[in-house]
Amino acid sequence: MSAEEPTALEPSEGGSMWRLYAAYGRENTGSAVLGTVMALVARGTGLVPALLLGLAIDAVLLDTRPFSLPLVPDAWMPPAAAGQLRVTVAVIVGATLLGAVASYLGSYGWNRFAQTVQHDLRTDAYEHLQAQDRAFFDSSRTGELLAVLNNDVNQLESFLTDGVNSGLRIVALVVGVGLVMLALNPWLALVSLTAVPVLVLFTAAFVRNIQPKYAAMRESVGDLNARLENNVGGIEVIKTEGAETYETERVRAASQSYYDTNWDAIRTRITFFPALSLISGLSFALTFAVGAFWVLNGPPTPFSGTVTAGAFVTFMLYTQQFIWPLAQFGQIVNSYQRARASSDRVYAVLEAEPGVREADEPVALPSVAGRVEYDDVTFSYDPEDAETPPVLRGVSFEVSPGDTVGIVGPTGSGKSTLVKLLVRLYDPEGGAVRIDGHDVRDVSIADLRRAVGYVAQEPFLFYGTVRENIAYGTFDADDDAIETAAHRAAAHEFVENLPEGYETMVGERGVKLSGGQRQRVALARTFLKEPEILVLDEATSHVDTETEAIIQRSLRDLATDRTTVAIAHRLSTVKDADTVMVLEGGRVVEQGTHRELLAENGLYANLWRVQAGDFEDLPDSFFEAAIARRAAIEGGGESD
Ligand SMILES: Nc1ncnc2c1ncn2[C@@H]1O[C@H](COP(=O)(O)OP(=O)(O)OP(=O)(O)O)[C@@H](O)[C@H]1O
Repeated sequence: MSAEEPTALEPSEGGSMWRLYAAYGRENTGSAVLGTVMALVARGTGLVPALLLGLAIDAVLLDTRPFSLPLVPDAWMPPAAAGQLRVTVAVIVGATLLGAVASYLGSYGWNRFAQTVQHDLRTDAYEHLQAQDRAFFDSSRTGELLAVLNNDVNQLESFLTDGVNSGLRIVALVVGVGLVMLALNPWLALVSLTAVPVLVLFTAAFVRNIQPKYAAMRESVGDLNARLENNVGGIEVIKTEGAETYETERVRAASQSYYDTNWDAIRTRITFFPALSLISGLSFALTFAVGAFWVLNGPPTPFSGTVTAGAFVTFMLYTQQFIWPLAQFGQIVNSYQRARASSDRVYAVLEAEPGVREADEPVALPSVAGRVEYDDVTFSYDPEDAETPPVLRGVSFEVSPGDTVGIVGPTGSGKSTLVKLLVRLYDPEGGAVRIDGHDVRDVSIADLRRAVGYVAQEPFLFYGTVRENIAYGTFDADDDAIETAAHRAAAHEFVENLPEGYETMVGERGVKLSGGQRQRVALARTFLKEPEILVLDEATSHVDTETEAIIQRSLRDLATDRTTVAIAHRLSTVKDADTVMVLEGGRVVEQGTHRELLAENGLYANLWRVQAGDFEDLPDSFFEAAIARRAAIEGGGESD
């Protein structure tokens, strides 16, 4: 899919990020409150040492004012200097200890809150994603969906821990320091605080400047990842085509583009901190110059009042304390913007409505007789595309319980699509598919999927053992049942010969097994499930003739007394079916038993001749139709 094509995942700007946090953090509000209160306490205690130092300098060392502490009666204060110094040290140590505990509890509360939000949000988003229908996944990019569940959810978490938490600390610090300084000496406080608006304006300008650079960087890292992912996936083609140099060059180009955009952002970023140092240094120097002059000579014009040596030291320490946290402000704004964009993408997943949905009052089907009925079924993958004809058009047929129907037809005629409607991977646009007289859209989805065993054309195995893959869906099956199923799918012998037997890891997507072996493991899965209705989408397409014969025998056994819908390219596999349906261009063009269809001497009879290698007897019209069909399929147009 090209980057320009619309995807199923359109970011939704409808929901507020804060609502997301509130919804997923609801059960953990206690942690957030603990985090907030403790962060404030930690900052509050951080103000104490500088204040005490100033007091000790004035009251103990210089003896210019009485030793008294706010909220503590003066009568409790020791009269001698030594005692006063001991109190000073004790209060500083006490405040530092309290600050350490509060800081731990603050981080504990916020991290706990953020991790719970992350965990619940990811699980919930996954559940929503899983509930989407096939059409949603058809038009989504895998990397994009994974990025929502990983990066975007992480982004929302990191804004909570780093953004909100640091933001709170900064506000507490700046407000606390500002208030104490204003109380000590409003004029000198104004001198120190002039740095605040300068820092805020400077940071805002920095954020505005670096934003587009970060965006370019993210785009180039996305391109680089996509290239790497593609190349690792296509490594076999790269090697067999001898395209290593070509691919190395393409990776080099993508990496270079990442290098360039990253370097551009780095250049801006590394000027930020030295510039901040400069502003804070200037502010420090200004406060020092004004304060020192004031201590020595009294208030410089236009100021009034006194500044003691102790208050001066307190001021200098505070000025240093609040500049650096302000520097984090830029990161917080940045993290906020990223979290906002992430929340839009997470909302897109949470708000996506699947087209295939459970009925409001689903019909329970605890047991199924197995009558299958297609009634005038029409289906398009993209109903809005008026130019492409529907993939299925007015398809009607019935299968009695226990019967086998074979579906044959040229490639692209709609065979796989037809059976996918039975398990509701998609819903028809017109008409209905019924099981035992119930429209499948009215039946409980869980009951429907339990009743129908579906072996796909390209069976998918999960990363895990052979045993786990066979028992997938029948999770409570015991070892005997699993082995019996493997026997019936002609898989037991090869599984026994694997290094670890049933415990052998099959690799990602089952890559360590051959196509035929994968197919037999998937068949064993269906044998184990014992469904009432069996859907086989070319279940023997990957196996050799001998194995096919063995599987066919097993399938006949499985199909006995079970409604079976079997798609086959090799017509011999449906020769004994009760009915064979021939599809062409999404329509049923012939229908009957093998013998009847041969006698009819139409498309089926011709396909049969092809497979028998009997080309001489094929009429020219067959070749003309085949060529026209190929042209239509490859050109994406109508096939008849
Ligand atoms: N997910 C999809 N999105 C859009 N179009 C699709 C999708 N799957 C199949 N099609 C189109 O629908 C048509 C029928 O495909 P389908 O897989 O049902 O054919 P088939 O008869 O099973 O073919 P084959 O014998 O090659 O497996 C084809 O033109 C195909 O390109």
